Amino acid sequence: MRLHVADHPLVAHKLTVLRDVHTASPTFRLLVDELVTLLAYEATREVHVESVDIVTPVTATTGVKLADPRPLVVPILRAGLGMLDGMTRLLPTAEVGFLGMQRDEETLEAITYANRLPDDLSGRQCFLLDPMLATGGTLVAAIDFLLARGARDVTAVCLLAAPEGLAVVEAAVGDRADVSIVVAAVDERLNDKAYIVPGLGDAGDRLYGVV
Ligand SMILES: O=P(O)(O)OC[C@H]1O[C@H](OP(=O)(O)OP(=O)(O)O)[C@H](O)[C@@H]1O
Ligand SMILES: O=c1cc[nH]c(=O)[nH]1
Ligand SMILES: [Mg+2]
Repeated sequence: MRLHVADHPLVAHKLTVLRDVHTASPTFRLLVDELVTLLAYEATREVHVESVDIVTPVTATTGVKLADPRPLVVPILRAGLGMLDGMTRLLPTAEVGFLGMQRDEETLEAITYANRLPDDLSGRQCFLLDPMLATGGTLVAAIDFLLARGARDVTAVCLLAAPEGLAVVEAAVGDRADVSIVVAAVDERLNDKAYIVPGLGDAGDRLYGVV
């Protein structure tokens, strides 16, 4: 598993405002969107391209275009939905699949309530979107759905990750697939309710629930 932590003052600035308990939903949504676009630039660094011949107003030349099959982008509902527009802004031709997953706050088990993915993902580059990687249970379950359909190249784009969750994902994936995780920051730890510390609270609530 590869981990890329964005190291950029704009990312750090936006993340600080995002963490602030006084930042209300409208601003929170806007900042998530902006942050994802910055992370998407890193997450797509190895997106497959193929050469293409074009003619400029001056001469014929060779460039590149996104290769087939086109990438698949999968937001993990609810909170991951807030990251979709920021990602597809950079990958407008990507196909979009959906996973609806909710962590049981008692058992911390990830429960899947929606699954709309293409049947065959062999040869597809897949991008999972979820702002929070806490215990890692949700991301492991989501990666397993993709691998079961033949995917072997998965990049998760997250805003915050806990060290505990990263270790869980790494152990669960092993050498079954090429998995990368791109995050804005790796935080200190999980608290006794498995929330990320310092974190930003419940990302789904802050995006779509209580203001
Ligand atoms: O790493 P884990 O311990 O599994 O926790 C992370 C998950 O928790 C949050 O979703 P939540 O269950 O709150 O659902 P929501 O997006 O509907 O709020 C978050 O968006 C992740 O999906
Ligand atoms: O800190 C956390 C942990 C899980 N889910 C969240 O939204 N936030
Ligand atoms: Mg939530």
